[in-house]
Amino acid sequence: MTTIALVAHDQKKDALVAWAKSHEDALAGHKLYATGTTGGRLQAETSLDVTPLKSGPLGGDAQLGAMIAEGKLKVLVFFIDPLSAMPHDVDVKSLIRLAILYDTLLAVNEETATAVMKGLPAT
Ligand SMILES: O=C(CO)COP(=O)(O)O
Repeated sequence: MTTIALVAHDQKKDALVAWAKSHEDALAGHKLYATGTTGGRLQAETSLDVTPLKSGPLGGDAQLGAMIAEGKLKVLVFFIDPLSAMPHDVDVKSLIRLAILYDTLLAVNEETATAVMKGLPAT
């Protein structure tokens, strides 16, 4: 079982939920975390067992960064909105920086997320 975090900015949440639905069987075999609002959507619209953290702008991105630093997160699926300014841009940058630093599997768009899932052991 791999620990996977699912995160999406507001303009990308529909896409992440749709992607999660189409990979529901594969995701179900893993331990799933999400930032707060993303997690709420996933709980409401999929049958996945997702542990929600704080909302991204309120510290959820920072919580995921801490998990990475502690070796507790293997995969980060983060559908980033490239067209909107974020009040918590520093948190987003920090999370991505830590994912790079700790060699975390990092998917920031759908095609990459699909490729990452194909490369994971099933459970
Ligand atoms: O802002 C986010 C990531 O930077 C996502 O947070 P939410 O899932 O709480 O919207």
